[in-house]
Amino acid sequence: MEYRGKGDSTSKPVSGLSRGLGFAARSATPFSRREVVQEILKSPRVHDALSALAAREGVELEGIVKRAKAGLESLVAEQNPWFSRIFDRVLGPMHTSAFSLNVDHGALRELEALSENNTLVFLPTHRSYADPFIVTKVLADTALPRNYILGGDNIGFWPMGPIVRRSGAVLIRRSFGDDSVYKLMIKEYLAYLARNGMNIEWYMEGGRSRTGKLRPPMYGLLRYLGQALSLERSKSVVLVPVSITYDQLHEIWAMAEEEAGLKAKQKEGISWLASYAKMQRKWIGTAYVRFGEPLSLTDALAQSPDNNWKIEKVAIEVFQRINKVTPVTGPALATLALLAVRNRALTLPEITGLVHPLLEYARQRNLPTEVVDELDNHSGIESALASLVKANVVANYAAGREPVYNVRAGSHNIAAFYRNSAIHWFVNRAILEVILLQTSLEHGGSNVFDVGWAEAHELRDVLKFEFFFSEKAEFKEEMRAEAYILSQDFFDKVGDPDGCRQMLYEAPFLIAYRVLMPFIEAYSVFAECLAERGDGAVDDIPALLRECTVVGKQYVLQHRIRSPESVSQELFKNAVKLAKNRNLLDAREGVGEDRRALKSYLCDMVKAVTRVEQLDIERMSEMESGSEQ
Ligand SMILES: CCCCCCCCCCCCCCCC(=O)SCCNC(=O)CCNC(=O)[C@H](O)C(C)(C)COP(=O)(O)OP(=O)(O)OC[C@H]1O[C@@H](n2cnc3c(N)ncnc32)[C@H](O)[C@@H]1OP(=O)(O)O
Repeated sequence: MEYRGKGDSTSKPVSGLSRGLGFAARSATPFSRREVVQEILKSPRVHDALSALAAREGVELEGIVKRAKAGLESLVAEQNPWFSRIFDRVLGPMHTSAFSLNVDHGALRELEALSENNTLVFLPTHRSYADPFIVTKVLADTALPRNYILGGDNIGFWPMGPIVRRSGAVLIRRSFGDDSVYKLMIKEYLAYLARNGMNIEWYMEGGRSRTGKLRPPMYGLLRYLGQALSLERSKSVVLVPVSITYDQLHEIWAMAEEEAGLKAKQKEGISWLASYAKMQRKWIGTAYVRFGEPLSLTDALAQSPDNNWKIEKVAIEVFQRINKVTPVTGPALATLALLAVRNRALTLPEITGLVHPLLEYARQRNLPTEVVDELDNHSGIESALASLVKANVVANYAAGREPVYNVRAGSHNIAAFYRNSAIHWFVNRAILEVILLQTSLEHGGSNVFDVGWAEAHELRDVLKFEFFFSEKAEFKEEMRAEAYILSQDFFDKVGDPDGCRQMLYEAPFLIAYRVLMPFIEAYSVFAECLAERGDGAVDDIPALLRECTVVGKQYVLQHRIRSPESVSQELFKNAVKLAKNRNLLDAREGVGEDRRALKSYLCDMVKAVTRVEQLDIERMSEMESGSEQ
């Protein structure tokens, strides 16, 4: 599947001059940007909606129409063959030359067929500025038309803005609060694109992930598209989940510094672009592009149109489908092994000993492991490590008796980013280990099974803003399957605390502390800062987040928390979502008590996860001493 695409989007000839230069476009917008603006504004429906807005806001219709026109002019894109060519041939390579591509071509063939009778909306993961260029390059080698890509207007600077707006990029404000006129124009433009059968693309995470795993989705554009579909008849709209997983990324270093609060994000601009392009010249690995099972938005909404809850479910389903096709990569497994050992350096056989059981587990579960087959042997693991050493993520000390590897000081967040691309595959297993050990210790032989389920659901509920869990009934089935993988005799042994411990002791690997600890620790720092606010309202969320960062840094220095990657704005923000979901942010009687309860639950969870780690250390040292004798 490995190939280096040409990035050529030509197929249907356009003008003679363009043809002479080899220029063409497959889905050039039939009208200019100005004509599209006019067409939308002259629609009686839009006129009525704008009149209603003018009446509601008590202002002249003329002023509202002006705002609508200005909004639309900033939004509407065209697919001019000349500019599309610059996008593909100049901007594209500036972003993508760092990667080889590994693409699921079978899925692309199916999408080509699907595109004939449906409008496709591509919803890729967002890890790099290269993402939209990679998707464009991949689609260019198919019969699929070029997408209209919705992106933040932070990339509207000269010359980027003028080029991308004429090659299909729809630049939107990052946030538009209660600007009803702008929202209406977004909906109408989406309706226009769907009506004309244009394929669309946007990045639901609303920005590049800073942790390497999926961010919670933003729902606005999906909601507006849903509303646009209810406005008129258009082709059926099908959502296409897209996973782009990188072996490694150059820009991760800057993101990690921003995330740890060490550096402000550099504003996108011409000098930023120059340095970014320079960095991207160096090849760094493969980008894997996978397509999840398409999902009909038209069908989903037909059952309950304009329903917020429905939109949320659809978005989460898209993310679950992305997770299902996201491959396990070499760097993900290597960092999963190295981050487990509190910065102790490991020999190659030790790393192999940690990676192989994970590979075996992944194969047992039929996970997408096709890109890590080379890790079956020492040399494959060695080359995965070598690429991490080259990128300064891992240190290799080779002057002693045998080479040893550890995560470089200061590179934990980077290593965690790569580990997190595959972490979702191990979350249920991690929950099983923690709950099994905890309930067997705390509840002896009695009722371990029922208590265990309840505890597993509780932990799932705490982590639901980090991971996209299946619905409760399905989650239970998944946990059952995990239990059988842990031990064929699970349900015979689970009633007996010794049996529970024995199952864990004899498992090929334990993973809970490698997967869950950063999240539980970050949430416990947050819960502590929240609890200190007693019964009062939390009005200043940014101040709370800053406090979490500084307290977290102190705890890392004191080794009171073990994972430096726990000090993450992204994780603290998800903890805010949890607190909001549990009504812990507003002032009310008893809220202080509830906040303290969350803090105490998370402290207990840190201890429970640590117990799994201790058990793992114990059994590994026994195995080592056994093999030495
Ligand atoms: C330097 C350059 C290099 C790279 C050069 C590349 C150039 C090559 C191509 C260019 C393109 C690139 C693309 C890059 C990738 C990005 O740029 S990513 C950043 C931009 N993309 C996005 O933000 C997309 C996702 N964002 C959204 O969907 C956001 O919701 C919006 C539409 C931006 C609005 O955000 P907001 O103003 O914060 O509002 P929000 O709270 O989300 O609420 C909006 C609506 O959603 C509803 N909503 C909120 N929560 C929910 C919920 N749970 N359930 C249902 N509805 C909900 C709200 O009720 C509200 O509805 P209304 O009340 O308006 O009816």
